[in-house]
Amino acid sequence: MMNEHVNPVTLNINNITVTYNNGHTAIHDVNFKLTGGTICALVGVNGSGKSTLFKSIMGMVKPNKGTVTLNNLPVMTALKKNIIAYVPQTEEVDWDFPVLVSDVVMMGRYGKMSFLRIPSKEDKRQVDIALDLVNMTELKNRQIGELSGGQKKRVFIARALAQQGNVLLLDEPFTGVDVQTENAIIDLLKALRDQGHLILVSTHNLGSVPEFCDQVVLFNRTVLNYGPTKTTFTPQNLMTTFGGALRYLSLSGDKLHDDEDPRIVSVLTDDERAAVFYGEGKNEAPHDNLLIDELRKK
Ligand SMILES: Nc1ncnc2c1ncn2[C@@H]1O[C@H](COP(=O)(O)OP(=O)(O)OP(=O)(O)O)[C@@H](O)[C@H]1O
Repeated sequence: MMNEHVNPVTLNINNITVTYNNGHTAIHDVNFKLTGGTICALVGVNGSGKSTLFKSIMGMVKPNKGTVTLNNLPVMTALKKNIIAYVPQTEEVDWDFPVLVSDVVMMGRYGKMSFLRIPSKEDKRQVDIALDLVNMTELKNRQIGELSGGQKKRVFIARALAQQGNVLLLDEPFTGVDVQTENAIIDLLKALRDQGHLILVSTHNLGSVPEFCDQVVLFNRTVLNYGPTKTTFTPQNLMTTFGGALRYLSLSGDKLHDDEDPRIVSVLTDDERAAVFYGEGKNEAPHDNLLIDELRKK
């Protein structure tokens, strides 16, 4: 699974607007385009419509306006061709459903089976590989409802890997996952990116974005900014994206800086006061609000 190159696919989100039945417009006029061989972060506050965007890419929510295409094909055609895999937020799954871990991962193979859904040797092999990649082999015969949040997440990532789609959508894949597993998943995503896969991932863990995402979409019901991480994932753009929301962000990595400055830039915002500060360590408490003052002057 991990050695095969895939044909890069172009995902084109063309001016989509989604209004739910209760009249709430969750996202509007969303435009961006990505081509395989990239990891793109989808970053925005809670309720900014990230899940709605994923669901509209998956055809689970129908846009009132605009189109989603993959290689110029309507998304429904692309879905039938099994080229998009989706890892939903954990809350969206009914965990009381009695099903084994290995059965959940096998669901990723359904698109490749005949309607009788009898798994072939290859299907079983791919399920084993996927379980191994997320380090869940030992728990393959457990009921899914008996797993921890992070373990459930890994099972759904395995299901997406087993599907072998060219496009991988991950909605908060790191929630409840320990640091070691998060790093293992990031390594996996990088390997898939290098094979030509297109990966769109929403995450609250902004600290890791510069470390593994090539591009970023900053989102609040519509696209605020998008482009290469280096030029888009800047403190100033993040202030626009998160300003006013209760939020603690810690950004690390030299890509945030144009110069050799190795210091971590951290951003703390809350309803009363927003502060951006420099720190030497990732978990350091705020001690300086120089940068925010600079930003405010602009
Ligand atoms: N089925 C629905 N019907 C009506 N409104 C909805 C529905 N699903 C979501 N919404 C609303 O649309 C907005 C966007 O929700 P969405 O779940 O897409 O945001 P999100 O960015 O994924 O949030 P979070 O990070 O908290 O998961 C929210 O205000 C939410 O209450």
